[in-house]
Amino acid sequence: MIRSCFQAVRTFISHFPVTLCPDAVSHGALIKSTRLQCSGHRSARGLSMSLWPLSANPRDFSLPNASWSAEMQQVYDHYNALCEVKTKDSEEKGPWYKLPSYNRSLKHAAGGVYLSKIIQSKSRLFTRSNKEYGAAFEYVIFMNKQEKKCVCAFQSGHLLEGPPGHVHGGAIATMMDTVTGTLAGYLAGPVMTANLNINYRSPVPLGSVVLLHSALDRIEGKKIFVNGRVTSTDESKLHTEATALFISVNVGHVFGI
Ligand SMILES: CCCCCCCC/C=C\CCCCCCCC(=O)SCCNC(=O)CCNC(=O)[C@H](O)C(C)(C)COP(=O)(O)OP(=O)(O)OC[C@H]1O[C@@H](n2cnc3c(N)ncnc32)[C@H](O)[C@@H]1OP(=O)(O)O
Repeated sequence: MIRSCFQAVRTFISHFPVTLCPDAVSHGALIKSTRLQCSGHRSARGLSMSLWPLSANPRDFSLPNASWSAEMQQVYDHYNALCEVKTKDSEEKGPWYKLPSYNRSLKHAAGGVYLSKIIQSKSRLFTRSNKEYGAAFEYVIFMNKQEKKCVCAFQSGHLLEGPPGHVHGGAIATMMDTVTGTLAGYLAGPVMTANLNINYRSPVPLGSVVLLHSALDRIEGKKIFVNGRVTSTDESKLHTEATALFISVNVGHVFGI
């Protein structure tokens, strides 16, 4: 046990900077698991759930579950159909990748599943800290690397209420930070939010499904400028607009050392 922990730490330290650079992420573990999910969510769910929690494969929180409304499932199916497909003889690269989503961002790094049991083992990613399906943040992010943009389908749960019957502005900000930050991290490696500027245009009904769209504006050295929007799933209604600045950081900064 102790030996395997040390091995995990060694693997992690030797891989972390590499796995968090976008190309390594997109061509490494991230895509490996994305291929699994894009090949059909029903079988992927069966596979990941049957092995979890004993396997090194962490639970992917962005796979469909019983709490998802028909609308949420419809959006998932739409983008999932546009994801890369692995055929018998070749790989057809679609423009979209479904990102897996774990309850600790550490788990995206090689060896991170083991390390997460050692380092602050009770810590959880804020948006994935509630285990009850559908109670809080249900979401899935699809990344389009070619166009440097992503789309997130978000279904708000009853624990996210702000004004009666509507989603709390802080919960919307959390999702905006998550989606814009995931895009920035995917394109530029480890980042932290320096600035997040939000305009709330119309309230989001609690329990509804909305889309969060995010796109890269520009990269200037360490600075990654990203924009974001929340709309209805048919994009006819604008709920929220945002701009965000992320700064590339080294791994030590992420861990506070
Ligand atoms: C990785 C790939 C993954 C892909 C797969 C997906 C995995 C997804 C997994 C899970 C998803 C989760 C996603 C969640 C995302 C959430 C992220 C957060 O919430 S982070 C927590 C909140 N943020 C903080 O706590 C930061 C606190 N602030 C700091 O640590 C520093 O201030 C920092 C890092 C932001 C900047 O510090 P410095 O020392 O590195 O940089 P300096 O030298 O100060 O600034 C660099 C440049 O940036 C400008 N700058 C800095 N802060 C600015 C600001 N607030 N506004 C405007 N400009 C600013 C400066 O003026 C400077 O510009 P000039 O180079 O001179 O042109």
